Amino acid sequence: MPEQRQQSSFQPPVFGPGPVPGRGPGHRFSSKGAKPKDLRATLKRLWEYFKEFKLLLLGIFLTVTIGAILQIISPLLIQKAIDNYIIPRKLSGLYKIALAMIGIYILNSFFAYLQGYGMMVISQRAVFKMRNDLFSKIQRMPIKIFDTRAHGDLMSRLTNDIDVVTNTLNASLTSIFSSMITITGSIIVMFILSPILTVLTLTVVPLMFWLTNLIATRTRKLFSQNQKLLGSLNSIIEEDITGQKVIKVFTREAKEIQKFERVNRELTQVGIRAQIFSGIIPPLMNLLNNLAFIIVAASGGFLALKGFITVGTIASFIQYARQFTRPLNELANQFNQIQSAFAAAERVFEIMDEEEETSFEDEIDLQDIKGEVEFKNVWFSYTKGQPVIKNVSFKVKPGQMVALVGPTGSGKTTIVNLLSRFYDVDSGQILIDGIDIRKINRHNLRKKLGIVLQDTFLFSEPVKENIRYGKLSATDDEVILASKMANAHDFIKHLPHGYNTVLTDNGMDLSQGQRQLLAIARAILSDPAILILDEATSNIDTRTEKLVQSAMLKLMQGRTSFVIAHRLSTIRNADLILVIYNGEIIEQGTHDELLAKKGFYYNLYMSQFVVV
Ligand SMILES: Nc1ncnc2c1ncn2[C@@H]1O[C@H](COP(=O)(O)OP(=O)(O)OP(=O)(O)O)[C@@H](O)[C@H]1O
Repeated sequence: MPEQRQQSSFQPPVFGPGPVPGRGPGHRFSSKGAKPKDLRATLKRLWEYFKEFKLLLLGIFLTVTIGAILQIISPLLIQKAIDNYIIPRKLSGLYKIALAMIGIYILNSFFAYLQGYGMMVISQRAVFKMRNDLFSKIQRMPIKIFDTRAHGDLMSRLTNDIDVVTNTLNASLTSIFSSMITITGSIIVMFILSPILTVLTLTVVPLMFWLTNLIATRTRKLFSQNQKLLGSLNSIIEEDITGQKVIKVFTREAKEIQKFERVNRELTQVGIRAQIFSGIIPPLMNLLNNLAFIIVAASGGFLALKGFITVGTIASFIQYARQFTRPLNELANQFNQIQSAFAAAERVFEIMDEEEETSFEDEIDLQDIKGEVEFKNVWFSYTKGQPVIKNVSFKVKPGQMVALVGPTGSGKTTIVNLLSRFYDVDSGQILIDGIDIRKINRHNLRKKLGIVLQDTFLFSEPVKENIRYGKLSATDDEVILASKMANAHDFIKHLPHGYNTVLTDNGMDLSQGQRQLLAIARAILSDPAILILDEATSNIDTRTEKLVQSAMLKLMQGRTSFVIAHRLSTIRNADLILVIYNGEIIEQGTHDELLAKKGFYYNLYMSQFVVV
């Protein structure tokens, strides 16, 4: 039966590094250059994070207002100094004005320091809360969200996006507010001093807006292209680090370098162009400022000669013209940044709005359970309309061992996913001791389950803490006892620091068999009533395989166990074999019963038997 052999689960290992984090739809690394979709709603939600600091914010804005008013007043003092004291040569009054101006400048610097300090405290606290909220939200999200969202994208929202929000708000909020007051105040005072000069000074403003807009449109495009390319570069780096083994085995290093170089070169070119364009703005603004200066000086001089205004008014006007164009430039610059910050905030809130694992008030907490498991006409689909589990029914008595057998992609993992309530059934029921698992509190249910996967996840923590993960209150002695039962004690003893050896990224410095032994020790410690085991297919030497197998047998004793089975010995010993094909149970029974049937299982067994 060549066809079935090919599909059989008794298969050689598939070489590969496992799922690549960061794959999938919506892979974005930064939100710069993006526009917010619903500004009002985002503002409202952002306010939730800042509102507890409203008194502090009020204080900050008060100092900003006072600072801006002082800024508006100071050119008037210059006018007064020239007209009332310098021209009539009254030195004593000049000193007073000089002192007042020094006072204003010192006070302004002090206010600027206070504002910076206050905003820093507020934004750091807000980011702390936002990060915590997002992280705990991620813990509450159902597995299906992680299936559909790229891991890199989720990580980027937790780090980059939150940083963009707070950094920008920290830097821009006070500056925008102060710019607005300064601009309005300056225009008002300018009008009072000389309407004609004001109108003349303002003639540069449309020119300024037009030119800035012209350049900003170009640079915005270039910057967003830049961010996109940076995203591509990041994803190449991420994939290449995760997929190093595949790259090395297929000796595709040169190809990868070439791919990287291409994107890197493009990024550099776009980066240079973006910087060149945006670099035009400051000198251009300087030019326009000077133009305003010339206009004020020339026409002011003319008006003064004609006796319409005083020399002091010209001097203060020049100051106002400066004072008024600078915040205008700042506002233009900050507009883009603020937009990115709101877009980043929206990306954060989008995750916060994701659905959560639901729980109900009348949920049951299971105490001691016997471990009877029943699937009743269970249907399930990951994608609507495409069922992967079709009308599955079976019953397992407490303490029995069930082997799930079937070709790859037939639905074995999905069945155990449903039992763990990583996903809920579309229709039908899963019962534990006669109770529908949807009525059982999810945490409580999962506490009764022990899961040992082929490739278990280990944290970058000491070995003993990784085992203790199964029961946080376990003593060191209990950890060692569990390790001994799991046949893991011997290899742990020989690690550089024994039980205190800190594992590297996902325990990559251990063999797959050793990782599995740790997972078994962890499960032994958690003492679950129902076990879910995924037998290793590969990468385990015969000696370790024997250790794993005997540890698994010990673990299974007295517990209802579901084994995604790859070994004939396990399958033969199973109390019940479920043969799954295309989401359906096509045969069930014991090894002998199924062999006698001479059906699918018989053929699967024979093809395996022939090869072995
Ligand atoms: N998260 C998911 N989203 C959408 N479809 C999925 C998801 N996980 C699995 N599937 C699909 O569901 C079907 C059953 O997959 P499942 O992982 O249960 O098979 P399996 O029998 O455990 O396979 P294997 O022996 O290769 O581990 C497959 O067609 C698979 O493509």
